[in-house]
Amino acid sequence: MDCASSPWERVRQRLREEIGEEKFSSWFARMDLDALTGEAVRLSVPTRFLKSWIQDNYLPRITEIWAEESGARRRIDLSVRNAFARPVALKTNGGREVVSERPDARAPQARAPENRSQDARGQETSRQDQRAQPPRTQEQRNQDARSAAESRDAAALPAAGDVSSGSPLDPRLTFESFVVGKSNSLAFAAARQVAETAPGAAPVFNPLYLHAAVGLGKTHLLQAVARAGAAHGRRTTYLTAERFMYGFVAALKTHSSIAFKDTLRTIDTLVIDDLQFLKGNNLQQEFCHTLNALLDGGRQVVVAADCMPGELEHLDERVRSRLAGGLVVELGALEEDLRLEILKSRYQALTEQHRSFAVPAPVLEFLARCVGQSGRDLDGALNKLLAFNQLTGEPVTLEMAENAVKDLIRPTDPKRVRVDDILRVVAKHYNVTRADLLSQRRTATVVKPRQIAMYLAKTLTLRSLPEIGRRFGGRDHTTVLHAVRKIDGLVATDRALAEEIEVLKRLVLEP
Ligand SMILES: Nc1ncnc2c1ncn2[C@@H]1O[C@H](COP(=O)(O)OP(=O)(O)OP(=O)(O)O)[C@@H](O)[C@H]1O
Repeated sequence: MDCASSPWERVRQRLREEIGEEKFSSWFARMDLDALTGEAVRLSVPTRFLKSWIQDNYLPRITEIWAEESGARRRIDLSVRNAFARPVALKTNGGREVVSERPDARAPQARAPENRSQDARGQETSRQDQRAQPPRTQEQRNQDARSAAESRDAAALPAAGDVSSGSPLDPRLTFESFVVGKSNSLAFAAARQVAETAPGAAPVFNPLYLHAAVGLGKTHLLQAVARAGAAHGRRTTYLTAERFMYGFVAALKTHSSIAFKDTLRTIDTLVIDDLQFLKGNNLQQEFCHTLNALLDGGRQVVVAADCMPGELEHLDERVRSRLAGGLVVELGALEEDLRLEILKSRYQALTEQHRSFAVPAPVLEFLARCVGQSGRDLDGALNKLLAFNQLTGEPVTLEMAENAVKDLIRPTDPKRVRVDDILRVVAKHYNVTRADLLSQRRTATVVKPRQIAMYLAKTLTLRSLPEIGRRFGGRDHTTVLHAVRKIDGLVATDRALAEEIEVLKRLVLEP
């Protein structure tokens, strides 16, 4: 297929023209088209911040432009690319393999059948092989952002009819591929028990609420619950909070909200991922009613979020207390043994596709010891070794690994970061005072360091947005979220800033 004339390419082109090159490259340069079905366009981005930002600000507009450019209205599904689901892409070019521009990009041969998604009832959606590349030409910079914003309101939301069939599942996220260790054994056991309870039997832990910092396996376990639950005959629906919201809004638009609610209430297990993204009063109320109806009707509810139920400050108190009333389990940081086992299982999966890829045991041990805390860091490290190995033909040795993954190495003795340390380091670096950072001053010399400090507080500590807001002079959590998203977007495009932030991180993390 000729990418230059594909609807996806034209959609990108129009977005670029409407919002300008700068914003386009902040928000959309790393957005990929993953699949196209009769009903949906599946797009992915590398981070949750990007996803949330695009979802909040651009999704209706993308839906609209897509309909205009392709002649068919489709639901836009936006997801965060999962490093596990996306092994490093090696594209064949005239018989030679070359690494793709982005380590998370996919090439056809990296997309074996197991990369296809399917929902809990076994419906399959083929992944489209085409992948659009951004045009290389210099684009006209300016745009009509205001008209884009206006037309967002008018844009259609996804059709409601298929929401109850759930968000797509990654077939690789199963109980079998989940590695169990001290930090996640309780969550694993509870999830498994929930999935294996016979349909009609009274739920044991209801709701089951899993929470953890990023990349520690929540989505993996939730998708495993959905898949195994369906295999045990339970009518199971897995929905991201966004999918729930869009489904409900679409149902309201088509006056089918009663049918939508009824459908949701007749299933055996409702699995909701990333609940922290549920927003909007009506939607919350709707979620609350659905939750109550399911729990009161003896149906199983499983929820994951990045914080405790009580910290979901944007949710109604009643919802929080119902969520807290079942079994609340935290998935802790992956301990070294567990990291090693995950690496081994990932390595084994990679060798099925790349038979010549050999990683000696001491290298895996080195990665387990030194690479960052999340499952995504481990995937990223192995993918880097693979890329280096395939590109240079250099065998994987300890020395090569140290070089290849140096940006993923964490300090040997990870210290617990305090917001105070961040304030001190950032204030010193930007030559402002701690009081400036906490003040209400809006001058540029203070605003940017303050936003960077908030970003560091979110990425280096386990504190919630409201907590960070309180530590920054009693600010609202939305201010913190704005700062975090802004810096996250800038880091993606501004290399100098990205490096500056790396330096600050190191200064904060220095023992
Ligand atoms: N115990 C584990 N066993 C196997 N893989 C794991 C485990 N924990 C995490 N992973 C892998 O790490 C990656 C990130 O995990 P996952 O997406 O489930 O994290 P998450 O907690 O949902 O993060 P986020 O809050 O960012 O959505 C995935 O590829 C997942 O398969």
